[in-house]
Amino acid sequence: MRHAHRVEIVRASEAELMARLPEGTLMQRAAAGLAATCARLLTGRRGRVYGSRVVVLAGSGDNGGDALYAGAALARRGARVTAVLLAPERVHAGGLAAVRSARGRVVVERETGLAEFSRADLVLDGIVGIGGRGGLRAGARSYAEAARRGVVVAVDLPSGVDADTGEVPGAALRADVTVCFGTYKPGLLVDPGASYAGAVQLVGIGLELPPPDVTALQHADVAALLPVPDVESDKYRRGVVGVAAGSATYPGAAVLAVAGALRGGAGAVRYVGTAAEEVVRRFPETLVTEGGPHGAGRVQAWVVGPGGGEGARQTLAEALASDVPVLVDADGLTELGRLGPGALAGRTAPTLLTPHTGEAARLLAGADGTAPPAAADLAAARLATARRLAAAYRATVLLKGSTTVIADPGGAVRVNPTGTSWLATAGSGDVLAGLAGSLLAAGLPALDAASVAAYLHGLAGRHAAGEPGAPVTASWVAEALPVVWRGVREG
Ligand SMILES: NC(=O)C1=CN([C@@H]2O[C@H](COP(=O)(O)OP(=O)(O)OC[C@H]3O[C@@H](n4cnc5c(N)ncnc54)[C@H](OP(=O)(O)O)[C@@H]3O)[C@@H](O)[C@H]2O)[C@@H](O)CC1
Ligand SMILES: [K+]
Repeated sequence: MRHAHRVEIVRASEAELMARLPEGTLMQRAAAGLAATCARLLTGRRGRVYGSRVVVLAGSGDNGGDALYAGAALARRGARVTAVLLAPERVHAGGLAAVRSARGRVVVERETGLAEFSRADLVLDGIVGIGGRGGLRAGARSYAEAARRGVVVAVDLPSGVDADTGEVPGAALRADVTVCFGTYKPGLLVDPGASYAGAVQLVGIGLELPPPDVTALQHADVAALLPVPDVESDKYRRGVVGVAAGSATYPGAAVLAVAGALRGGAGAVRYVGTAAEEVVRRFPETLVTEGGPHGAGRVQAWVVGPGGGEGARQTLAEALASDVPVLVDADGLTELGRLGPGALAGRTAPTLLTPHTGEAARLLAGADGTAPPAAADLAAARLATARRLAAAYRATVLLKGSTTVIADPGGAVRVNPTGTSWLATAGSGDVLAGLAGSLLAAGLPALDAASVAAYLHGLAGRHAAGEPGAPVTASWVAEALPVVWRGVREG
């Protein structure tokens, strides 16, 4: 599991550790890890460190200090290092002295700096780290916009990315690799920030940290959570997931939600709705019941809303009246936005909401009676949006998008690392809803069901799209689920 901590927590842990160590120890640890990664990248690219061109962009804080010490280490191995000082009067003195004593070059003129930047084999972005506020300032911005030839390695965080939120309020440097210290920062795991970070490597510096603010599951975590039948299992013990989806206008949503549900680990899928004929034709293994969720027979979790059309309100009300977990998606969310959080007040079992940002805007408007916020603003502030919704509705929220974020009303937040933009395709959300509902029925808590579903769905999207990637359909994503499920279990 990847753990991320917000800046305030990192600072407190650093202060506590620094008080017990000789001055400069943490920066030396950070710089050594950073230099080792740079040396590996240069060796991979040019065969050796010796003779390579390295540019260090050094801002006015300790982030610049890390970069300068790492640059000095590379200079001692024969790299031709140029340190570009963005704020010469406030540069880290020790780091600068180290570069000078390793015979590195130091420049302060912007034009020279930009020319060096454009032809370097490797650039170290030490403009600003966790001390950054707002978008990059004028002097630094030109580096974000300049053409480049070599690898850009961000020190701790791509400059211009907000460490706590992943928001990018202005210009930011786009890195190929980010070397972060002590812990991941939430902004490295959540878009848009994550898309600036490239491959992220963690260098331990000995921090003792409290529980994380944000986590991201990895293969082993997901493998441990996947439901596996035992010899005693029958379909009811494995869980029956009820799918109330589809309408005369959207029968396909029912088929796709069932397609996801059949591959999510529940022992059976029970369908209620007007698309029974289409569902059974495609998946004869589906149990079909007349009427709505009320009186549909035994299920361990409901999925309501995909393609729900006109009947969505009644279906939602019947499912919410049950005492089993309920996943609300699509038209179900539109109805819930009209009803507001009060509609969930009487629930005794977990509720999982799976909005995209447009639906999230309507849910938020329903929660506080204001006009819906702009979906684009919510997309730029994904962590805050998911947290706000989870708190307002006292429900687990899976906010879909470039980085899917899952927030529990208790405060836990997970981000999904496996997405692909090819998944932005019609019906993809129906498959995800069915899959997550199936995992709920199999007994996973809502946070786990949602984050495992997002993980598998993202992997299935990548698998279906192939490498370097081609358009996928939601049906292919559903069909790829067993392959990625096996892949996760095999590690
Ligand atoms: N503490 C530790 O033990 C360890 C810390 N470590 C390292 O220290 C880093 C944190 O260092 P830090 O606290 O000095 O802040 P840092 O990120 O360099 O930025 C502050 C400077 O940037 C400026 N600035 C702000 N916003 C800006 C913008 N938008 N665009 C441009 N400039 C901007 C701001 O200027 P001011 O606002 O003061 O005018 C200020 O001068 C951390 O990320 C890690 O790399 C490691 O060595 C491990 C041990
Ligand atoms: K940086």
